[in-house]
Amino acid sequence: MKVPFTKMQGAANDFVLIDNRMLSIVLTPEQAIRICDRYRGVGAAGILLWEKSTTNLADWKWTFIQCDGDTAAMCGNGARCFGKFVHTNLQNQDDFTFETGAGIVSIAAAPNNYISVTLPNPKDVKLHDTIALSSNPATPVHFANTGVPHAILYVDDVNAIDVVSLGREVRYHNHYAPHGTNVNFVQIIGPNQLAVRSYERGVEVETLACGTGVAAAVITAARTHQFTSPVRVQVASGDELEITFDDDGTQFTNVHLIGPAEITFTGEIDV
Ligand SMILES: N[C@H](CCC[C@H](N)C(=O)O)C(=O)O
Repeated sequence: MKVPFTKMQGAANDFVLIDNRMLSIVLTPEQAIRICDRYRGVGAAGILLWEKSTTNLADWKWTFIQCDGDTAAMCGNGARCFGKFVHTNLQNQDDFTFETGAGIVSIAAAPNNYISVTLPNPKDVKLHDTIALSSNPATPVHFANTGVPHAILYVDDVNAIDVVSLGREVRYHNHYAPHGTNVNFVQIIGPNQLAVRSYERGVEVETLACGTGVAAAVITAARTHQFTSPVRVQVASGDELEITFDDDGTQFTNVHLIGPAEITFTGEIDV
């Protein structure tokens, strides 16, 4: 069957979007891997399927499949692309909610054509932990789940880090077994300003941006470096993402990820 798709990117984290409201496509892992393959397919970090909600608590639902063929609970940059995709198809849908594996997420239009995603409230926050890495038997690390799990390592210079080899060592560390973790290297570049490079689970390389990773970095910076909302974050693509949040000193709520989302091209795939 020929299926229309839209290729999108948010801060150069890229996705294939499919309107699956009527089609009811169920992609096998092999099909998803092939579609995401940058040489044999469309090429993307993952696939986002727009589906009907299964509850009356949300407007829509998505299925998010990463380029390794597995589903993941949440994706911040993908959520902004999803927001733009739904709005492009249904002009009245500027603001809406959708079901994800990490709960109901909401989308809102933001200034400059940007899109704001309200991420799930951070959970499992663990500060000042240590793990044994080959470079340092007691490497300081923080952790937060902002929809998906994120390890946070503060470094002096993100550009001096071998993100793939160090990231992979943390991602597969038995400290985070069995599900593993995404890994973010974080540099303080000014008051309420960070630079972040991310190794992503499921993609298994450095991606050019990771929205939930940026949010996890920011909330750890709120505790460890007295950061306050709003925080601006430079990512590997050169784009800047903004995080706003409420913080009562114990709990973070209303964590918003704000940034661009763009359609790059459309086409058809055989499914
Ligand atoms: N790129 C995503 C995260 C995808 C999640 C995934 N890599 C995992 O947890 O397995 C983001 O912008 O938030």
